Amino acid sequence: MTGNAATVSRKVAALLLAVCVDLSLFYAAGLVATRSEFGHLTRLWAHAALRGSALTAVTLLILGDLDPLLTRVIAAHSLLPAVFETGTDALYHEDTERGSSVDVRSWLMCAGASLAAALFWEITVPDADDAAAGKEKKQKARVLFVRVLRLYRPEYLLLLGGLVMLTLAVFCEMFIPFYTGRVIDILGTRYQPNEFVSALLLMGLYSLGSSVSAGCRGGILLCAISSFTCRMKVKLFGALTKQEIGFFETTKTGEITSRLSKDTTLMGRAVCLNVNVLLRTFIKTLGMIALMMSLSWKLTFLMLMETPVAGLIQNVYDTRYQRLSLAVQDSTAQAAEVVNEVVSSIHAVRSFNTEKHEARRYDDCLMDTHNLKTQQSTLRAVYLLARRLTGLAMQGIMLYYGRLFIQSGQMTTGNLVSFILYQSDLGENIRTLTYIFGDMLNSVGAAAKVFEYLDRKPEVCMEGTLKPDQLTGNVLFHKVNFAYPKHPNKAVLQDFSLELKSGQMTALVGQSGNGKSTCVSLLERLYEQQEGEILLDNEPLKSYDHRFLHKKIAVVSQEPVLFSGSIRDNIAYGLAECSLDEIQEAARKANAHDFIMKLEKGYNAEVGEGGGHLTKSGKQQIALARALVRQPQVLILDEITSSLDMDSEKKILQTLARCPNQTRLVIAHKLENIVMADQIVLMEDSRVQEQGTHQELMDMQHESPSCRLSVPPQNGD
Ligand SMILES: Nc1ncnc2c1ncn2[C@@H]1O[C@H](COP(=O)(O)OP(=O)(O)OP(=O)(O)O)[C@@H](O)[C@H]1O
Repeated sequence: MTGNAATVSRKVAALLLAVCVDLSLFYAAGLVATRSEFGHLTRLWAHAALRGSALTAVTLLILGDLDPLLTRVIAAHSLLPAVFETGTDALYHEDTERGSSVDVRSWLMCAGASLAAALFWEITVPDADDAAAGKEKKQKARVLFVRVLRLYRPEYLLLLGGLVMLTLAVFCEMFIPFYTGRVIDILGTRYQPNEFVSALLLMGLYSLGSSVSAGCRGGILLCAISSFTCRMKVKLFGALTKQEIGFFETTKTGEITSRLSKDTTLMGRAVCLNVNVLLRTFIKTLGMIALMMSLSWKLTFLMLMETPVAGLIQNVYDTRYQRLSLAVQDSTAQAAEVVNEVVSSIHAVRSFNTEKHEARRYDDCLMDTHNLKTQQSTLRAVYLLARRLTGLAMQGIMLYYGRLFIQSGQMTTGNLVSFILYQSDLGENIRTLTYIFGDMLNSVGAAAKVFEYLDRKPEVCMEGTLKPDQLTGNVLFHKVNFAYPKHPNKAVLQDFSLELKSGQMTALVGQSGNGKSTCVSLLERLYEQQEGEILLDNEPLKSYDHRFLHKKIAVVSQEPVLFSGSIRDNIAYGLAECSLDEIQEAARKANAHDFIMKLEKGYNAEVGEGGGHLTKSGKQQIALARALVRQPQVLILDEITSSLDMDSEKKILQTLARCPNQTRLVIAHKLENIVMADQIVLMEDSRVQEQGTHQELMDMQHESPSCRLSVPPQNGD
């Protein structure tokens, strides 16, 4: 016998033995009941304990262990009669004697109910291996949910108003079916005009109250959501702008904008609206159950038996439908990808004559989507059918018992009508509750994404506080190692050491890609070096106040960025107080004043988007003026002279030469521009290869012809 077959036969044997033992105990209990001295409930609970122990013993004996599903079935099956009897006794002081009737139908009913309950639990609540992961996920979702609610604090007053309106609306809604039933009763029995009019009036009042409060509730909540979303967007935007440059290089722009626009909205809407729907449905469900109980508790219990079945159907449907929806999304994206690919490589498609092949590929993708959508529609049809059938079956059962209760005088026709009206609403409410709870946990996913950015600590910290009154401007790179976040394994600077002295001009030269601009980026603190230190006046750069540092270190880059606005705005960019005189002074130094004055509006002339109205040289001069107006202690020019005309270039270099107290770093390709530098630094293979004055390097070249720097001879050399 194979292992599988042995397991199956052991399970069948355990089942048969358990059924026999349980049925024997069930009939024995009936026998004891007639002769027992004990109270009805005591006997029932003792019997439940005995059945539970016997079934557990049988299962353990034959199967060796008890899995959670079996434990739940045994517990539900043994305890059901005792719980039912105790409940009805406590609530209604009635003894149904259901638990003691020795009828195999009672036994079958209990067994069926406990099996259905255990199955419902099994499908809706994850168990075994999934339990830990599922539990953790739910726990996380709960924490996020509470955090979103806390963030709603400034809107609490609005939310409170919404809650009051919601309760009012639900309260009014609940009484409408009740008064509908009353009107029918009044019409059906002896007609009393006063009672009829007052019932009608109350029904109208409740309907009006429900509509007005529902409208107010919607308006107030939308207002709260809009204010919350706006606040979140500003908060998230603030957090984003503080992130280091590496973050923007490694994160897709689409992802950032999607979080800013979509996820913040989803987070506000989903949580607030879901809570609204959840509360409304929950309060309504409880209220309706209470009203239905008052109409007929027996019919209510009967109707509630549909709940696990409806919940089960809904849960199975939601899980499968979501899975199919994801598959449809993927397959649609694949089809779009094919189109993208073909359109962007249409030349290749045409020259290889693969139009038909590509059309077939597209057709295949569309067919996949079509098949998935058909599955989705079939699932929906089956779900609707199952839902209608259970609803119809339940209505049939209720009408049957309702008729019996009316005949026996336990309820009136109006009560039955009210009951049926409640029942159809209740089914919908229970489905909403099952759906909304899952959806609420899912929607918190959007909040998780927003919080991920909100909580992200920038890798380049901006919390330095140092703002000395005097800054000399000595810069020291000490054994710096650096790789860009995008390529963490590719070292751009290795063991890089360099000193930039105050009052001196240093020229950084080397082949393209050797890391010259990277040094500038590190000085600007756009990135953080992985190892080593960068000191400014013997203090690490990161200890300086962010604002202070960027006023004291100014950079003019190869491709300067200008913002739409006037020339004046662009020069004074980021400075709260900056007079026109200061601006003009800086523009003169940058050799920009003359060309600005020739413009029709002078300093108020618009530069256009990205400085589009200016020439490349003009843009560069404005950018230089913007750097100079800050009176920086460290001035960095990253290959700016390449786009300047000869005249400007000469004048700017003369200006630079007249800054005896500033630290100047020039990255240049035109060699005549570096001859005047106090020190020339050659970078190669991510480190400093040679350095010295022009003369020293020339001497070195004479002594050792392998010297890599081809320093141009000075005039007359
Ligand atoms: N943001 C970035 N992310 C990843 N790699 C980068 C980044 N910027 C530059 N690099 C790489 O780092 C290396 C050094 O670049 P860097 O711009 O510092 O060199 P450079 O000497 O200034 O060259 P150039 O004279 O062409 O500007 C190059 O290989 C470059 O491809």
